[in-house]
Amino acid sequence: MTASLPYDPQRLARCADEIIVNVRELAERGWTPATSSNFSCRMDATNVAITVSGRDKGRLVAADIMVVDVGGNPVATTQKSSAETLLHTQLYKRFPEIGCVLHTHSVNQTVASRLYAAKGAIRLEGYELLKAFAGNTTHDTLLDLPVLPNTQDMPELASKVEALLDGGPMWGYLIEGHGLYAWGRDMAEARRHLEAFEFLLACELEMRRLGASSN
Ligand SMILES: CSC[C@@H](O)[C@@H](O)C(=O)COP(=O)(O)O
Ligand SMILES: [Zn+2]
Repeated sequence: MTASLPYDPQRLARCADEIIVNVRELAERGWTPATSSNFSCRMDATNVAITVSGRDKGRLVAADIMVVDVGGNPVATTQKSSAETLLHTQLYKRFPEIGCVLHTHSVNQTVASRLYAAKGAIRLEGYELLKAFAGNTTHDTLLDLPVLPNTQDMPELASKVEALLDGGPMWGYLIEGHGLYAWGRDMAEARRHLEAFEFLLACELEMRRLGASSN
C-alpha cells in the first residue's frame, strides 16, 4: 500500500501479469474474438483487477488492467472498466473465497447457449472431466450449466445470476448467444473450470451432431 493508492501496486502488477499471460493463451484458441470477453482477479478484500472495456484481449498489456472496488467503482483511475464489471464484482462481493472470474466467447459456448436457451440449462452427466470441478470426485455425477437470457441491462442480468447463486454452489453459467462465465478460488482453478466447460460443451455439441445426445 502507498500513501497515494488504496491498494498495493505490486499486487496489481502481479494480477495484471497473470491475466495477460493466461488470456493470451485463451485468445490463441479463438475464445476472445473481436475484443470480446473480460477477466478479473481479486487483489484484496475490497479491490479487484479487471480488464479495461473494449481492449483486444489477445494483446493485453499492463495498462489494459485497472482496479475497481467490489461495488464495481473505478479505483484511482479514469479508465472505464469492462461493460460487464457487475457480473464479476457480484461474485467477489458474495463469495470471499472466489479469487478469479473469466468470461469468454468461444464458438462452442455461443452455439450451445443458443441451442439450450429454451431449456434454461445444459445437463453435463457421466463425463470423467466433471472431476475437473472443485469438489467433484467421480464421473458418476451431473452438473446443470445454467443458460440465462442475454441483455445489455447488467443489473437485470446480475439479479438473475443472484437467483442462481441462491440455489447452491456453482462454477459458471452461459448467457444466450453471448458466452460463458466461469470462476474459481484462483486463476488456475478458474481456468481449469473454464476449460472443462468448454470441453464438455464441445462433447455435447458433437453428440448432438451424431444424433446421440440425450440432452
Ligand atoms: C465486442 S462484443 C462483446 C462485448 O459486448 C462484451 O460481451 C464483452 O465480452 C467485452 O466487453 P468489455 O467491455 O470489453 O469487457
Ligand atoms: Zn461478453
